[in-house]
Amino acid sequence: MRYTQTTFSWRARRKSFFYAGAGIFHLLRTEHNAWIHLAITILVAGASVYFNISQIEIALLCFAIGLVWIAEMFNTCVEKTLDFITQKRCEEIKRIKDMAAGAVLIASLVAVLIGAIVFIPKIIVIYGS
Ligand SMILES: Nc1ncnc2c1ncn2[C@@H]1O[C@H](COP(=O)(O)OP(=O)(O)OP(=O)(O)O)[C@@H](O)[C@H]1O
Repeated sequence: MRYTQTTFSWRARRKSFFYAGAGIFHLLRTEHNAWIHLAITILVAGASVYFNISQIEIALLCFAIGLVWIAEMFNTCVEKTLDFITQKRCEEIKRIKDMAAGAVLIASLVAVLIGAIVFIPKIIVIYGS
């Protein structure tokens, strides 16, 4: 079976989107961390409506949320690839997995910082007095 295609085809492009969607759906179905990201994403969307935030703030939050989702997906891919290659415990695999998890942590910290910059002033204005 051939996996590479030389001629452009809309059908093949549409299928690629479907495969990507299936990948996201699989992550949502199987990864507990993704459930937490989804809950926080819904919470942030709700807070954005409630506090009536500006367009630039929406853009910043979309960037932050997207960053966390992308980091989580790549982290899961790294973990699953390594587990597929070997189930053996080894120090090098631990280092690689911990670095990939570190990328999620960095993305999450950036997202928390952006969320704090956007929402804390609004919370103070509404509930501070
Ligand atoms: N094959 C392995 N060899 C050595 N260390 C491993 C291996 N697999 C996982 N580890 C390490 O064991 C610790 C726990 O890993 P594990 O994947 O169970 O937890 P986790 O990072 O919380 O994963 P999850 O995202 O699935 O909740 C991590 O430090 C990880 O790097």
